[in-house]
Amino acid sequence: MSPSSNKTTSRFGHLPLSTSGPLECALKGTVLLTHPYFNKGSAFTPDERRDFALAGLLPPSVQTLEQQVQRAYEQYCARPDDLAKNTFLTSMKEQNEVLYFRLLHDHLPEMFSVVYTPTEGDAIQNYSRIFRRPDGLFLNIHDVDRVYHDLSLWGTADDIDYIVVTDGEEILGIGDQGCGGILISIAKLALTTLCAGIHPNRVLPVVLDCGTDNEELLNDPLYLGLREKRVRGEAYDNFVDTFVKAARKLYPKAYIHFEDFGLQNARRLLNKYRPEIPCFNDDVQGTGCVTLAAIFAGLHVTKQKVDDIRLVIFGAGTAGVGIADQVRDAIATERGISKEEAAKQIWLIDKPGILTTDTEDLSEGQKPYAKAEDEWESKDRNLLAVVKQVKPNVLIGTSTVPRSFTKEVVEAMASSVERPIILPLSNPTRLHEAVPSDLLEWTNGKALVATGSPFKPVKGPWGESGKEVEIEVAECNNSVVFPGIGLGSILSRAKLVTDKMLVAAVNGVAQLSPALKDSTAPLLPGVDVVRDVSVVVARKVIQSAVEEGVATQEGIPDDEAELDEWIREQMWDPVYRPLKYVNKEGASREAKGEMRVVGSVEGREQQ
Ligand SMILES: NC(=O)c1ccc[n+]([C@@H]2O[C@H](COP(=O)([O-])OP(=O)(O)OC[C@H]3O[C@@H](n4cnc5c(N)ncnc54)[C@H](O)[C@@H]3O)[C@@H](O)[C@H]2O)c1
Ligand SMILES: O=C(O)C[C@H](O)C(=O)O
Ligand SMILES: [Mg+2]
Repeated sequence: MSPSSNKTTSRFGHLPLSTSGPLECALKGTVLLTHPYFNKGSAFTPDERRDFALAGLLPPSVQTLEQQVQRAYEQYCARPDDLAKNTFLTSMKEQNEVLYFRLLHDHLPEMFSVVYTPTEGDAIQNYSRIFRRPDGLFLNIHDVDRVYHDLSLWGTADDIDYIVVTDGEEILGIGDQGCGGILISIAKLALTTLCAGIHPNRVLPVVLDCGTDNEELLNDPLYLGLREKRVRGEAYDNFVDTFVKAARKLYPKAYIHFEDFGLQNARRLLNKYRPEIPCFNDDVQGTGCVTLAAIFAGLHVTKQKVDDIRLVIFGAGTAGVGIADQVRDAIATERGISKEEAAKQIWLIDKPGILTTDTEDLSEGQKPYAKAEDEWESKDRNLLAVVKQVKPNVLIGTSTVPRSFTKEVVEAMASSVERPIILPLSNPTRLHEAVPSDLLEWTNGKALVATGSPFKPVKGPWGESGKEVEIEVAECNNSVVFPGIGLGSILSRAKLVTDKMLVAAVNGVAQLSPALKDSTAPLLPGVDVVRDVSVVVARKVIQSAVEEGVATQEGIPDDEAELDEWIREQMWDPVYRPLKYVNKEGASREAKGEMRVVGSVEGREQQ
């Protein structure tokens, strides 16, 4: 099935991912009203009310989507805090998906932090307490034999484009959240729809429950996941592999996005599957791409080149090393030097301090950056000592250590570079290595700042004039880039996600940086233009996939403007489509409402 309920071929001569026009539906009455994909609530038209046995089930006034958004927004505002707003939105998603996405679409800058980081982190921590209805696919390590079957309930070979999977071990910056991790898979997918128009009925959120090492959860009588320590080693690898193989077999077109896996597994799994399937690790690659785009924008403002990069990364875990790799590869390509040579421009710090060849237990990912022990002058190995010796022009935090970019550290950095680029990226907000107001104050407004979570603009009497100015701080979050990379990969039906496709994505974001035109503007484009950013990123990714010979989709337009149109045409929009009743016999799975909500619809009688 798939977007098949109306097979309108596009003018490009293919079946687009998202279609417009009437939507076939075999559900009626209360079953229809409780189905989030088809439900329109008070917006069902008089004809639909008649054809779908809804007349007595709705108050008589027929309303528009805009009126529904207005009501929903008022209800949203009445919720007392962000977590309550987040759970309100989750309920709305379970009731009426078009309204949910439209509400978010119309209020995106305001609601982004409520459906995503940082509030989603609170929702995940409280998963077993705020739980009302399940959403997503729960697989557990003791039922490996059931993985194929449980996955198969979500559709047939053509039905799924995008899978987000987590094992819940390293969620945002809040660590092991066990099966509550399902909410990060759901949130990342909501973003792919919102930011890149990926069809919400063609995605699959998954949690691989392997137990949890979070004592609080293990001792919580209401915890919903496997109540045991994490299973690791061969059994874990076998579980992940069973999932990946089953997903590939059942949904051969689907792109697999790995999210928030633990340090020991994220990179290892990526290295294992990348050469074989279209997959992506958001924390490694998404973070690397968006951060590199921010650095490029910063260098533009400081009028420096990649040769000038002297990058210190504080917190050399999944994200830190992912960023290092992305920056190193860009330096190597731009300068035409080896990766080893390029790595000399990057210094990593972790718990033991600066990483050197003598540091014990270096991970495989950290090794390329370890500096020769004799290069190190100071006895101190901490951040301050490193900043003093290295004189970096870029400082990045991915450590989860709040306030670790102290005044002393920042002043030391600012004493040797005119405009330090400082990116505290640890989420959620309370874990940021520094807050923008401090960074700007300590540098008299000179720091070029972008943060992992959103911050309000900062006002201060900076610059020559001493007049109060307002500085907008960019959010440097992988959400700027992963939706577009996913969109480009699935539209081109890329067999693999290559390095060049990622570099293309970085260039796509960097060229849209407001700082290119105005050196006081944010380093990265904001959420208000996120769909346009996704189109550009997707275009770059598709062009690169074609050049690399990994695109399998036929009929991709060569012309840039046509390609943009081809992309936009396939993006899903939150608008109601007229419903057309079809008899259940012979109806598609989509029309029968069997995708995504298999458990709750199957077996229920239509009215
Ligand atoms: N903004 C984004 O787009 C984005 C993307 C991914 C991750 N992150 C954030 O980055 C942070 C790290 O995520 P991760 O997945 O890499 O986690 P991780 O656990 O893999 O890495 C954290 C690293 O910091 C190190 N660290 C801890 N305490 C330290 C200290 N006192 N000094 C130096 N190093 C220390 C750890 O040893 C580890 O290597 C999280 O807060 C996460 O939310 C942000
Ligand atoms: O999810 C985010 O906000 C970014 C990133 O993927 C993270 O794990 O922190
Ligand atoms: Mg993440």
